[in-house]
Amino acid sequence: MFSRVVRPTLVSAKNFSTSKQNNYKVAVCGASGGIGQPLSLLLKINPLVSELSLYDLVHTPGVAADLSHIETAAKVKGFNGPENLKDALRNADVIIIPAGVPRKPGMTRDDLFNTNAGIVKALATAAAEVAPNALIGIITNPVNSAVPIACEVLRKAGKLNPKRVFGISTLDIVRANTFIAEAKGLNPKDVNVPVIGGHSGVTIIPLISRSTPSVSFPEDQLKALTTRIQEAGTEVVKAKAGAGSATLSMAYAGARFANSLLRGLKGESNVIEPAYVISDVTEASYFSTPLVLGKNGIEKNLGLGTLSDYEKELLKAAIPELKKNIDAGINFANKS
Ligand SMILES: NC(=O)C1=CN([C@@H]2O[C@H](COP(=O)(O)OP(=O)(O)OC[C@H]3O[C@@H](n4cnc5c(N)ncnc54)[C@H](O)[C@@H]3O)[C@@H](O)[C@H]2O)C=CC1
Ligand SMILES: O=C([O-])CC(=O)C(=O)O
Repeated sequence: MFSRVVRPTLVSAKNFSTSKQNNYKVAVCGASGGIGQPLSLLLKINPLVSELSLYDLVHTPGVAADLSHIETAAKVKGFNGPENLKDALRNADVIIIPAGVPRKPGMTRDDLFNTNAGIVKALATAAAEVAPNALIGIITNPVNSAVPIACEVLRKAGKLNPKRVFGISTLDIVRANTFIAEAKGLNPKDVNVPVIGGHSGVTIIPLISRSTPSVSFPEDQLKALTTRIQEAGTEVVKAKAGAGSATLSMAYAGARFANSLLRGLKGESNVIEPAYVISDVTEASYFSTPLVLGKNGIEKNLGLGTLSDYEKELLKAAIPELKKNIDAGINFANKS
């Protein structure tokens, strides 16, 4: 169900680079960071990108100069510092935001709120002014609160289009596909596991009952796999031992999601990706479910679908935590 166009693009970037469809401006905010740099590399070799605008507080001239030597059509420009933010975002078709601090061992994603909430607010404020029609994909944690912050900022500016703002939860799907494939001895490229809910701990709800190909596990293994998918970010934080959180796998996931947004913009049919968006599917006002992406962002929310009894329990546990995270984001945006 979920397309993996990024990987074939990687191996044949040069051949694709003269495609007529190289006509989208993509901006990356936080482009010099652990995620930002490899994500910008993957976007530079995406044939749908004609202009790559790299924004950060530091180092963008160097990152842009480096990437600009790659033999693909996308023109790369670096924008350093808040005084250049609006120029970076102006008329962007897609804005991807991996700006902000990552976790260290012992921290939760919510512990990042105090630092990252203000960063997301500033970026959304600029986007509202100079790129009101952009599709915005937010990577910054805590995603569960960061997306409501961005949406409230846009709403207050009169620029909110709920079909155009996304929390990028793709890494949860990428991990679920990988872990289920490992457990069953399958090639990960053939496995698709929907993951719904939010992007932290119990709010991450893998729908292993809806995996394609269909798989089944004894109860203890199903629970262990579910917990591993929910805690996979922490697995990386621990392994990096103070040097940050997932960057390379997130860059892959962010590039996959951005590619899906661009394919939707281009008018490709049947582009489906889950993402964390304004939603009326559950009691939580933001929720990730599979979405059909198109020229205007979300064409259709495919909803929850059928859940197993175990997945219904996971959903029940997720909702109160999600609501708390969403309220924190909305309150921050409205009081500051
Ligand atoms: N959604 C997801 O699945 C995932 C989310 N993340 C989150 O992504 C964020 C970034 O992680 P890393 O790249 O590892 O961190 P990093 O520290 O390596 O890079 C962050 C970059 O953001 C820049 N930055 C800080 N304030 C900024 C501002 N006001 N405007 C523009 N840029 C600014 C920094 O200069 C730095 O270059 C973190 O919040 C992390 O928790 C990480 C992995 C997965
Ligand atoms: O765990 C973290 O802090 C980073 C993240 O969101 C992930 O890897 O899923």
